[in-house]
Amino acid sequence: MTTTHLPINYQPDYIIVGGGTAGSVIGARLAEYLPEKKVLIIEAGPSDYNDKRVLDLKEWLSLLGGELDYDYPTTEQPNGNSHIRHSRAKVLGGCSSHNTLISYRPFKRDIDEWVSLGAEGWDFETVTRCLDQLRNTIQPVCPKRHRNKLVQDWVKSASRALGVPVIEDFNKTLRKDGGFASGTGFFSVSYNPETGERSSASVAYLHPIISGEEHRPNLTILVETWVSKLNLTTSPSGEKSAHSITITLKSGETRQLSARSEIILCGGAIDTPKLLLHSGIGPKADLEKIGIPCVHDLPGVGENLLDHPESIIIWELKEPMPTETTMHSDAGLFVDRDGDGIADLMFHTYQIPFCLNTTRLGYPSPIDAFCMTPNIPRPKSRGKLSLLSSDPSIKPALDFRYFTDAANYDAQTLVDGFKLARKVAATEPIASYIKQEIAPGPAIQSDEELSEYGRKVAHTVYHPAGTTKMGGEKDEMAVVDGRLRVRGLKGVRIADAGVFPTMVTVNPMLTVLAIGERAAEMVAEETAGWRRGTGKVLGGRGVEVRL
Ligand SMILES: Cc1cc2nc3c(=O)[nH]c(=O)nc-3n(C[C@H](O)[C@H](O)[C@H](O)COP(=O)(O)OP(=O)(O)OC[C@H]3O[C@@H](n4cnc5c(N)ncnc54)[C@H](O)[C@@H]3O)c2cc1C
Repeated sequence: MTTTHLPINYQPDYIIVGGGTAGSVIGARLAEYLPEKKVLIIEAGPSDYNDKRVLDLKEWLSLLGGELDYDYPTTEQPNGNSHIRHSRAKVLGGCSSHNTLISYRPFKRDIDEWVSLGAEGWDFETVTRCLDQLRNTIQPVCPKRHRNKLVQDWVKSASRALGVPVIEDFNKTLRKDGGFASGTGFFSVSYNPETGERSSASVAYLHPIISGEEHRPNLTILVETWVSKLNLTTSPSGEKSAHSITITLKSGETRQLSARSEIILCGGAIDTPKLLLHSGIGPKADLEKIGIPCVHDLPGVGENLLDHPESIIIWELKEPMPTETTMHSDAGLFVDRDGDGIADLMFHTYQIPFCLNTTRLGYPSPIDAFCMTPNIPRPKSRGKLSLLSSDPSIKPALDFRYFTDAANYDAQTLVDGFKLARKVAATEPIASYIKQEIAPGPAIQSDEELSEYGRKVAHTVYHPAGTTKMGGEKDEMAVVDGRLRVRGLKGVRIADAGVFPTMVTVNPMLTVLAIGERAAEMVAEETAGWRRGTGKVLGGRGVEVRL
């Protein structure tokens, strides 16, 4: 079912550029919804089917920086850490094939904000329906197999120290209440608790097709093929459309391929704007500066670069960490500092010594360690992605402008986080496990010192988003409209993390999967004869449910 060859006269109805998190959903759903239409997914990386390196969730760290990673650097960050590398997966399933699969439904407030910014049609009810349709197996970390005693005790200490409730199933709470102010507990994770294998976008949506369990002869998955250009045509009346792309197959052969109906770009928040810019679609002045002729002036491409930065506090343990775990980051904590009813500070735990950035500054690396990571759920700083050259082999410049917001909100969030983390660590039962604080260390106490340390060792949790944002007609920086159509171009949509108008409060993967679900519906809705609710939708856990 996956292939590296394409018959010369093959013409699909729909081309999906990128078989990643959203792309896998869209490909599988379109093939299901429109059995008469030919659907083609083009993925730059290889298939993940039967690839144990990818499928074993616990091994995620070994994939970073390796052959399946685009591994993007960041530009100099005067207020932050210039050494951050942004992992982006080059494999079927995209980042859902090498991430940690922590799974949160977005908060209602996040989605309401999108609507208020012009994302028409993305009301919370619609997004909730799409989330309910997800086929991934999502559940809290398995109590029997993967919750260790130390992390269970940390949850108790976090709850006691900060007076926050223990939440058994974050997604149940989010489904019921649309958000929460504070809480701690084990994460929900998209995985198979029996085998520890991923329930990535490709596992949940494409593997049943690849294995033949689901019959979709109208879907072709072309792997190890790079899409280098989106080709525009202009009609005599001046209408621009994009129905063709330039591809390079695994064999090295380059050719043009056109879609009868449309092209859906799902390359992710870095590679989709990169492809647009190399195709001459983006801010005119920027493109001309590097010698790319601008064929469609779209000032928002690459702007509004968002992320969830976080920092780290590391303790040495008296004893080795117990071994039960899903992927070494099993639990978290949310705090509402300003008391407005919605969490504004988050922590992941790391059950391994995550010392990458602290050792660079001379801190020791303990063998037995536990970490908390103050994370900024709704950061205020905004960055920009741009090209450095017209040469496509040169990686784009990712300037996240970390910690540059005028009110110093982002840096202060880290400072507040360190203080709360120390409170948790001083509270039993976790206090008894701890030998000493390694980084920043007890000598670092003032807000200024904590801020300086926190920003220098800050890392990313790999959530870039927003670079082709969705918005209303009046927002000239919007790249797509509420139906995900690229502004001013016919025949092309974008559906990936790039369309986020603002960052969601939580880890974004479920929101990206929901975008995939909704995008497939939108495309099908515009096809004669298809109406939502008339067919069956394969719902959660592969069970057939009738809408
Ligand atoms: C290490 C890591 C850990 C993370 N942990 C979590 C987590 O625990 N929870 C969470 O919610 N989120 C997490 N995230 C973020 C989350 O995985 C991403 O936000 C999400 O998967 C992005 O999905 P996407 O569809 O936008 O892009 P991707 O999943 O990146 O898909 C893009 C696909 O397009 C392909 N592609 C790109 N350009 C081209 C081209 N020109 N031609 C052909 N193919 C192309 C790529 O190879 C890739 O497969 C993590 C991310 C990383 C990297």
